[in-house]
Amino acid sequence: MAAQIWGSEKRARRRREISAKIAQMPELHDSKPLPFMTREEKIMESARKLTILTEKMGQIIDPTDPAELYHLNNEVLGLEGNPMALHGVMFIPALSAQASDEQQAKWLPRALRREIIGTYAQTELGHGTNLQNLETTATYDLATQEFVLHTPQITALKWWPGNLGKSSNYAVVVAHMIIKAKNYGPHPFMVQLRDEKTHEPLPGITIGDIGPKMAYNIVDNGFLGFNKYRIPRTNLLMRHTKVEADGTYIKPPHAKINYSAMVHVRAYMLTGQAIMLASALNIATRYSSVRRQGQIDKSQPEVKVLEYQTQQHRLFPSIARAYAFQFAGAETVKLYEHVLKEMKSGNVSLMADLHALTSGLKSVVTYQTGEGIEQARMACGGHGYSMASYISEIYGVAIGGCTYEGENMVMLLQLARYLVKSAALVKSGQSSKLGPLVAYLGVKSEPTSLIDRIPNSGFTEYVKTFQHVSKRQTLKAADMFFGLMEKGEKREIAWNKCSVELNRASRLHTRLFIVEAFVRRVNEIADIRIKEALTDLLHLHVNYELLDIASYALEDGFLSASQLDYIRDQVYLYLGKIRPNAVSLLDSWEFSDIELRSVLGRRDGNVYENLFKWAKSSPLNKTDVLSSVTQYLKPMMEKARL
Ligand SMILES: CCCCCCCCCCCCCCCCCCCCCC(=O)SCCNC(=O)CCNC(=O)[C@H](O)C(C)(C)COP(=O)(O)OP(=O)(O)OC[C@H]1O[C@@H](n2cnc3c(N)ncnc32)[C@H](O)[C@@H]1OP(=O)(O)O
Ligand SMILES: Cc1cc2nc3c(=O)[nH]c(=O)nc-3n(C[C@H](O)[C@H](O)[C@H](O)COP(=O)(O)OP(=O)(O)OC[C@H]3O[C@@H](n4cnc5c(N)ncnc54)[C@H](O)[C@@H]3O)c2cc1C
Repeated sequence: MAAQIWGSEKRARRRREISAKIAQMPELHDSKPLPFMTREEKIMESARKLTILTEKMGQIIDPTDPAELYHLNNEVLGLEGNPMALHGVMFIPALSAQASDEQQAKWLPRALRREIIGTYAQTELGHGTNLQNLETTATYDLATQEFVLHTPQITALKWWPGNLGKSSNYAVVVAHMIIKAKNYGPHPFMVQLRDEKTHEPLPGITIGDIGPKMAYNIVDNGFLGFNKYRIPRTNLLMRHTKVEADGTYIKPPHAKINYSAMVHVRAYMLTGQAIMLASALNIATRYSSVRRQGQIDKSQPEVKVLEYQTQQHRLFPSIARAYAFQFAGAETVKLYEHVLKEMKSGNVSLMADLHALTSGLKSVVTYQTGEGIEQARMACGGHGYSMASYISEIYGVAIGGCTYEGENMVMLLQLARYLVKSAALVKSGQSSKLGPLVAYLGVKSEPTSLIDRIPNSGFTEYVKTFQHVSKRQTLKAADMFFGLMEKGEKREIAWNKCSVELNRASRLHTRLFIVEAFVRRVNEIADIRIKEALTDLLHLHVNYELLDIASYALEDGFLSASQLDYIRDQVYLYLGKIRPNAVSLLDSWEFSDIELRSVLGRRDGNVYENLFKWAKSSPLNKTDVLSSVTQYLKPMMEKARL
């Protein structure tokens, strides 16, 4: 199963080898539990481990393999971030995709050797979503052949970029490029922020940390202001766009090609989210098979809480989602790598498809991951609320994904643009022009679902039902939009009036893709036992998801009330079938105790001993009487007694 999850036998074996090596290297372990550390201590601890990793990485992993890097990162540095999180996730990808060969030769080796630390500085205090209205300017000075970066007002301060505040000395900065008073829109520039020797900010730069966040606090998300700060013309990233010395602008082959670093993270973050969901579920499911509370049969002893149907219903559909996201994420990364290769050689024809797909997936996956993690936390009762479970930290980090790389509603609306265009093709009889991801929009569906009538149809009838509801909602939302415009409404106003319905279409389309990715994977599996276990999970997935969106299929009678009962029964049937495999389905992800950082979810299952030991190690328990008591509470009580 681990081979299915991680992509191959080799990958699963490599993960085990890497975890085993790390287990033997105490210098790479947390020196004390992270929840007992202050933010400053955590940042120090992370930097300590990061520098050891830089020395020893080659002995542990193949540093050119992103999957091994990511695993090493999760084991040693953990999900709260590290001082170079953005360096690997956005700075290097931005340089790789957007810098010319000459620029790459100059900067990439230095970045890869970690001579310099970089980040991606785009979002501002006043604008994150609407990139067209960013306010930082890069004005070309023809006389000196330099760009002058400037922050005209407080809302133009860069705000949020990870590791910008304290760690990075370079950044890819996105600013509006102005040449001879003409604004060419946002473009990426390579900018040195701090002196390479002293790490002091360079003159003209105001920089710092934006303060503590809901989670992810090892990362120093930062602010940055420029006061007429000059950089050479050749610091504009020039793989696709160029500015000649005389100010001549050569436009890129696709208007949005500069957005590629964002698409990179959107594609890669899906499996990251799956890992966080599976981690939380691993903790909650292990704990639920240790925790005994109450009886189902009063004549029997107390049961493990995992025996309760409500507990299974709370956890198992999310287990199925974690697998589904992992499989859909793996497909998306493959597609991304393909499109990136094509893009580098000038073929931009697939960019729109990739953008639509990743926009929808990042939105649905992050939202459902958040839901699943929060349910996992509640499924642990009181102990889930303790940082000993570590689930609240996992939640805090994962839920950030709903906002970063494009706020979810906004990204769903990007996919909706693509769906509406596709609907227009269907309506004008040009269905043959539809791309493969939306080809189903042009296919006539049956009047009713056959879900309960063709028992051995595999998952075909389910896929058809998801296709039906997605198609119907897309065409309905598109009709609503076109109808408003026909009545004379301006395009943008009409769009806003339909946007809830449009986003519903985007969600349904994305959920269909996730189901299909799961089906594709299960169909490929040769090992009969693995196939059987995953088929059960897929049954749960399709039935649970369909029940969740059933109102769309009931509206037009595609599903009947009796079919709904059938689907519900299937959910209960598969909850029971999955129960014996539940812990193994999560243990198969092979997270080490070091990586999980959870006292509640350790492999040994000694929950109560571990919790008591953990509580005793709390800094508050170093003394029996705290100074807050001697200084304030004791005098108060004494005064009251007088
Ligand atoms: C040891 C190290 C380990 C290393 C390990 C290495 C392994 C790696 C492992 C990694 C694990 C992950 C861990 C996570 C950690 C995360 C950390 C946090 C990172 C967070 C970073 C950020 O948070 S960074 C900022 C992101 N900030 C946004 O995300 C802004 C959203 N905002 C927009 O993105 C635009 O604002 C928005 C809406 C598109 C409109 O853009 P706009 O206004 O220019 O365009 P319009 O809406 O007018 O659209 C006009 C037409 O352009 C089309 N189009 C638009 N974009 C397109 C595109 N990209 N491609 C093609 N086409 C595109 C569109 O589809 C329209 O097409 P049409 O006209 O045909 O319909
Ligand atoms: C943990 C974290 C890490 C980050 N790291 C980085 C980084 O490394 N580099 C970087 O540059 N940035 C980073 N960001 C910033 C992030 O990319 C932005 O916060 C994000 O793109 C959302 O933009 P915003 O904050 O402007 O939200 P807003 O756009 O202000 O969103 C507020 C509300 O308005 C709604 N809204 C906005 N526009 C529309 C619209 N057109 N239609 C409908 N609704 C709309 C949204 O849906 C949302 O409900 C990070 C953010 C976080 C939380």
